[in-house]
Amino acid sequence: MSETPVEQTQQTTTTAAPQEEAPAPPTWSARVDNLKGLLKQLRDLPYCTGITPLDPESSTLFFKTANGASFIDFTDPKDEDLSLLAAACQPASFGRGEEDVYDDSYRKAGKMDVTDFSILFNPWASGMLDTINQMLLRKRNAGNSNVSIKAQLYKLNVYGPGSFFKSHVDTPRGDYMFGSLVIVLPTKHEGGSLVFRHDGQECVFDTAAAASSEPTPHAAFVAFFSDIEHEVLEVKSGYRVTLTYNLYFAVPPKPPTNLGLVPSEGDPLLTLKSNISELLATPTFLPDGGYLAFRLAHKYPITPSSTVLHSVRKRLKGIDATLYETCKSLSLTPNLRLLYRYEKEVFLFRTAPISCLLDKYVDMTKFNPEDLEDLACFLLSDQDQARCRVTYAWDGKEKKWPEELRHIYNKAVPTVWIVPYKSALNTFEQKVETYGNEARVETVYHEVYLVVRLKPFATRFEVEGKNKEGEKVDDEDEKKKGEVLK
Ligand SMILES: O=C(O)CCC(=O)C(=O)O
Ligand SMILES: [Fe+2]
Repeated sequence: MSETPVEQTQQTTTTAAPQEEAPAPPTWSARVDNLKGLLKQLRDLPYCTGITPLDPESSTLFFKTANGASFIDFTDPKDEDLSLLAAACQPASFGRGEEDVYDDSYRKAGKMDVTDFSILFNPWASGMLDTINQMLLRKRNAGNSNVSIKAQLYKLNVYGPGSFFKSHVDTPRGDYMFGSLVIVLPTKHEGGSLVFRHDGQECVFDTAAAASSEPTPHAAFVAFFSDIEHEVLEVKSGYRVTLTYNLYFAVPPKPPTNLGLVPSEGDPLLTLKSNISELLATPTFLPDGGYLAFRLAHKYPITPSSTVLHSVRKRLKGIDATLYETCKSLSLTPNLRLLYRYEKEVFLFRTAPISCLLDKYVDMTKFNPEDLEDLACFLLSDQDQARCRVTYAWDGKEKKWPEELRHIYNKAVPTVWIVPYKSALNTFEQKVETYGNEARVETVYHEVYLVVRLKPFATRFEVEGKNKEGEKVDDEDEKKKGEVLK
């Protein structure tokens, strides 16, 4: 009864204008959809391009020939000199799995190793590396100036008429390599555009047009994340001469800081932080706690014998670095994980798929995936000092686990995938790209996942492991540490 007078008061005070009902707050699933859409909008182009003037002091290329040596001045290259350079090259190979192969249906081009040529032009003297650092790595993290990069000359390539290089990724040469840089020297040619494909998007960069866009001699450059699939289209006429460099984070890179994040007006980044915090503040969202999980937009080089997965946070690229920093700025603890997804034709797992997050590369060939008990032991134990967390996709509905698998599911962490796993693969090995620009070395690209552990809603915002009364609260993840299947 005590509520009646309040209602009456509200009615009397709103007689002047009819009271509009406050809109219901968005549901947790609407907020999740918003966040998914926002991350799509935030995807950056995976490359940056530009042109740079070529001055006469650095534009001469000296190269070995069958009979001695020759040179070309790229401020005024002559056709006969270019064909001499093409003839001095060897056919370019590429990596197919662990083998280096020549196959001119996949790659038709000439290559020259760094031991066989010399040119004074370099990307650091022209300030190009700073531009790449800014445009490719720090576009959204303007204040994060502590990343420095270096470039290492890799090859000279000549693409004559009819040359091309079909879709491939650039083989990672070590954990610190993040990109490739191609300098297209100013020669008259047609075709040879570079095409990028990433996350269902395709972009084309017309390198020939860029290299001839100014009346004075200019080289075109394109820098891109080397885990991105790319292709060189057929050269129709003339010679396309390139210098390729591998781009590395300078060692040791520092982890991203929260200093930056200076989005310009209209940048969807402005809403990323508030979207995440509103989602976490929704009481119906993972009310008993769980993981918020994102597949990172890029793949990262992992050397199974030595990569410390945690250290990959210092080498995050583009939107991945932004997401990591945004989580940190919300006082969340983002962790990087590899994912093992069980996909065998086992009836029960197909109806309720699970995946396992690992904080370290684990050789999956060690256990027998046909044997459920073996799998359960693997998934719920810590293997090779790696921490394994079994997860299932949470959708807000009460789950009834099949009796036979209850011992696994009861320990599984409910997880909301903002960016879901991409490939339905059940071994790490299959995630490796088949075609690279060099035979595969020990280091391979892996999908990496960013996960944030959320406490149950009632204690989600308590600071430093203390509850409202100042009592110490156990961290769920810590409690599970070392827990093995009995
Ligand atoms: O020449 C280009 O534009 C790209 C070449 C390339 O992808 C490579 O050498 O791996
Ligand atoms: Fe490439």
